Amino acid sequence: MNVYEMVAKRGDTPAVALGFFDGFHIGHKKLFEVLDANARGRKKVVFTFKNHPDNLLGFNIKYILTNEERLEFFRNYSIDDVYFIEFNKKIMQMDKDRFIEEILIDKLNVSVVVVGYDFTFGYMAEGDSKYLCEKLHQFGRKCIVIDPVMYQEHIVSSTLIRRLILEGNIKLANCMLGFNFFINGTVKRGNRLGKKIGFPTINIKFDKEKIVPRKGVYITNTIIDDKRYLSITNVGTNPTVSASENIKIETHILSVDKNMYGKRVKIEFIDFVREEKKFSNIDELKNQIAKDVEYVKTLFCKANI
Ligand SMILES: Cc1cc2nc3c(=O)[nH]c(=O)nc-3n(C[C@H](O)[C@H](O)[C@H](O)COP(=O)(O)O)c2cc1C
Ligand SMILES: Nc1ncnc2c1ncn2[C@@H]1O[C@H](COP(=O)(O)OP(=O)(O)OP(=O)(O)O)[C@@H](O)[C@H]1O
Repeated sequence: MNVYEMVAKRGDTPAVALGFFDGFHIGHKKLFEVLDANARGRKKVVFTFKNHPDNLLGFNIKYILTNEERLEFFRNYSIDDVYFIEFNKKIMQMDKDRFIEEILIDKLNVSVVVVGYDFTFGYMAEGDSKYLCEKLHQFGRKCIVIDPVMYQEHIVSSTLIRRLILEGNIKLANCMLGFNFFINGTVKRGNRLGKKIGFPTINIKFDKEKIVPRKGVYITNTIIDDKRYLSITNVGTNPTVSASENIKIETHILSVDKNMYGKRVKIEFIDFVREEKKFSNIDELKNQIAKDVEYVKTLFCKANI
């Protein structure tokens, strides 16, 4: 897969998907299946941005997927080329017709464009999917709009999934993602208190752009060296033992205790167990963690019957 940071004139007539695609949720997957079905031997191309447009407007959105992870999803869907463009003031002010004529027609020379029902583009988001298709048809190009993909009564969207993750509603977020929400990172050194109280943890150094679930304890899978382990993860500030406001992610892997410093890990979040609490002493914390571990083991066994 080629990744371009600028758009140059193409010599072919590709099939193009438009959107940001944070999370690569079940709505996005549907769109990529339609792109695949309509490419008919043409190159499959994504036009997207490196940074979320809302962040240029000062929103500070944290991402479900880092840029590398988003690109990996495109790669897995056998996309040939990605235009990974920086969303800046110049792009923001581009008029909707200029986007169609200069980018889609003159440069990309699209044969077919696939977008979702709520796609907007151009200065002040003045263009929508209906307008895009009308214009593309005038140029003799195909344009396909995907109907909203739902999960139960909800229209699936990146915004909704981010909200669910921030609320700790991981189960519902995962249903909409179609995979377990994960955080990748490297194992860094903690204070080693975990080992002393009988529950050693790996401390995860993660990308600051990544969205972090609500503070609390979660059932997780930990993937290290291509092996998957059942684990339990605390997201929070460890108020019982620390006064720092920094959010940490710490994972106790059930039945494994070996040195993992420096290793790459993937923590997949499965379900919320309880809120993080400030205990009056370390013994109380230790007793609660023991209960948490028992709870996770029981749940896991039930799910496997
Ligand atoms: C399953 C689990 C639950 C935890 N729950 C809490 C909690 O409710 N409150 C808290 O202050 N710390 C909690 N912690 C964090 C512990 O304080 C932390 O793991 C311990 O201090 C060891 O940290 P260290 O690895 O940096 O030494 C939890 C840790 C785990 C693994
Ligand atoms: N549930 C859905 N069903 C069909 N198409 C969708 C759905 N969600 C997004 N799309 C389409 O996928 C493309 C990428 O959309 P985008 O990155 O804006 O995702 P989003 O989930 O709509 O995000 P946001 O919550 O920020 O609006 C767009 O063309 C959009 O219309």
